[in-house]
Amino acid sequence: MLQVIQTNKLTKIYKGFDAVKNVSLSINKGEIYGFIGLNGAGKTTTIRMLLGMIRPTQGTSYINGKKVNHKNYNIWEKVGYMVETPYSYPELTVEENLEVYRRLRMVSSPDAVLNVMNLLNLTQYARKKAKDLSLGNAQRLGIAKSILHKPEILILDEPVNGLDPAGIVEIRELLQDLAFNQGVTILISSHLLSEVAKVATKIGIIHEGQLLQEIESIQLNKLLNQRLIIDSFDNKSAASKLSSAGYPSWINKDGLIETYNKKAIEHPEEISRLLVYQSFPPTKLIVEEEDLESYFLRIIREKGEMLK
Ligand SMILES: Nc1ncnc2c1ncn2[C@@H]1O[C@H](COP(=O)(O)OP(=O)(O)OP(=O)(O)O)[C@@H](O)[C@H]1O
Repeated sequence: MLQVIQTNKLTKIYKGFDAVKNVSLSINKGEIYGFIGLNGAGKTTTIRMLLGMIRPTQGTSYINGKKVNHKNYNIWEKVGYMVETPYSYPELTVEENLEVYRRLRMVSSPDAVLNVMNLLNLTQYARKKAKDLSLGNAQRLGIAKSILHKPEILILDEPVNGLDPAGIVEIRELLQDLAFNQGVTILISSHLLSEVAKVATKIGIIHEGQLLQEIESIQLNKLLNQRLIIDSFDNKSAASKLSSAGYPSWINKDGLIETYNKKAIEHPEEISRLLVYQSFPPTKLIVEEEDLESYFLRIIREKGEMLK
């Protein structure tokens, strides 16, 4: 299969700090690759290196098999990208901004601007100055610019930042249409871990500059574990008591105690007894399948620890 985007051991070191370390990605034609990680994990730095915006300390990138360097500038004709908060001319309207971009990208059809505004639901804001747009609509304008010239490869750094839930669904559907119906290869990064899993065909988890795991999205459901969720009037102390008793536990994103310990899951009554004995009677005790967000956080916790 044709590898459209490839990075080979990309590394960026800032004054002795490894922002990105040996990241090797390979993305096939028509794939939507979700590059996920917490804030500061190294997503933007990797994407900037891939796009040739910053020089890697080590490693190389390839687009359509061609090395990313100043000589191969023509590789960018087929690439659309948006990195971090997109820049637009603040005093120009949405339409004027897109018109400037159409000319820069040498797109001959004047309809291209109207079409892309339509696609991104920007038509009603056509005459609004870029500086007056909401964050979500500024983001839409950034995405519109990235796809105006109908690229074969689309690289979007945090594209759903600032969008409301309905906007997130719209962008998800747009990306799926581009990939599945038009064969566009997409790399999309996000710190919204489970959101990206809904659109990606393959997921790469980055943490502290290192690629921890790559997963085919269709495999995801098989990887979800059972977990025991506990609530009490003092979860921090109760989790610490459970951990000392041999049931490694922590506080999850909802403020509840969470454990993946097999014995605890098979015998929640033991956990209940232990907590009552320790004067932290549980007010809630449920065994359930972990959700995607929790799965990604678990991988980051477990594999991240192993790398230290
Ligand atoms: N120019 C720079 N000089 C020094 N450190 C930097 C520089 N750029 C990024 N970093 C550091 O490198 C690490 C990775 O940053 P990066 O922006 O790539 O993360 P990210 O995954 O994109 O995060 P976010 O989701 O918050 O955008 C961070 O610790 C950041 O502070």
